[in-house]
Amino acid sequence: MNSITLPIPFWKMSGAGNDFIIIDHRKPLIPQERMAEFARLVCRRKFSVGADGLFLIEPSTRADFKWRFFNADGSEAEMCGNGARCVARFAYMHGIAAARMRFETLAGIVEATVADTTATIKMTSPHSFRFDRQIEVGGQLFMVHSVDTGVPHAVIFVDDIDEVDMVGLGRQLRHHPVFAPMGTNVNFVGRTGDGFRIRTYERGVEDETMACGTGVVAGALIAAVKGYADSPVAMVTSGGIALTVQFSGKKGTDVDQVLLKGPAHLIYRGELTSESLIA
Ligand SMILES: N[C@H](CCC[C@H](N)C(=O)O)C(=O)O
Repeated sequence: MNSITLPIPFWKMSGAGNDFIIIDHRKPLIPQERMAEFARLVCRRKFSVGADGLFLIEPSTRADFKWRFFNADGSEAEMCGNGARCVARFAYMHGIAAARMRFETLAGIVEATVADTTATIKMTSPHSFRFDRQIEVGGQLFMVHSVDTGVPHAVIFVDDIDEVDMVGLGRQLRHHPVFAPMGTNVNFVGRTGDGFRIRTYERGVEDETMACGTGVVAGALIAAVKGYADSPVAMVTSGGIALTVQFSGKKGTDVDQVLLKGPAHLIYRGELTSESLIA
């Protein structure tokens, strides 16, 4: 099989605790047919760098650049809200794009604005809203809403978010036949005195992550349609960091200009070696 050119410089970044490996791949280093395997190997915690996902930054004829995004399990996904903020700051700091930029994803063109260690993302248009589907898992009935905010999301409002069995319920809902064949990310949203908390079981990480940007957008838009919130909506994620969603247009499913704002932190720079890939 074609070889991988090593060592490979990378940045390790964190968007509210959702962490990523980002590589400037404008000169090809990893053969296309080995990208998924490469992503799975470098995203392993303890055995390699460890991350929720991998971004490869590539040239684009339609925007400032294009990304290839892989979840930790090697599955390629269309969009990632926290990753978009990290990639935007990476591109800006590498001189690949100006502070205001446009980049190509499998979900469409995403616009971003970087400001120091934060970034604001203009999300792709949300679609496929579904409301009030009663789904039984684990002997419990849940009222499930869903929307695609670049990737598919289920949203469930709960009374006590700390009581949710994230792995047990999250896994069953993520694989539920209702969401076949692509599956879904699963978000539990709790309403607190002064706002919202959200916990996400992420497709492709197959676990709860510290934050999920597209999940926060899903939770905020559905809360608005249900009349629980107005723009701007702040949601505190599992890692304790709040992400903010702004949207314009009539309250409801035909919003436009959906903006996600939050941190994009550079944790460290490194070099991937052959030992990063030892299976
Ligand atoms: N794991 C998700 C993609 C990343 C979503 C999340 N990390 C975000 O910040 O939006 C999926 O395969 O649907």
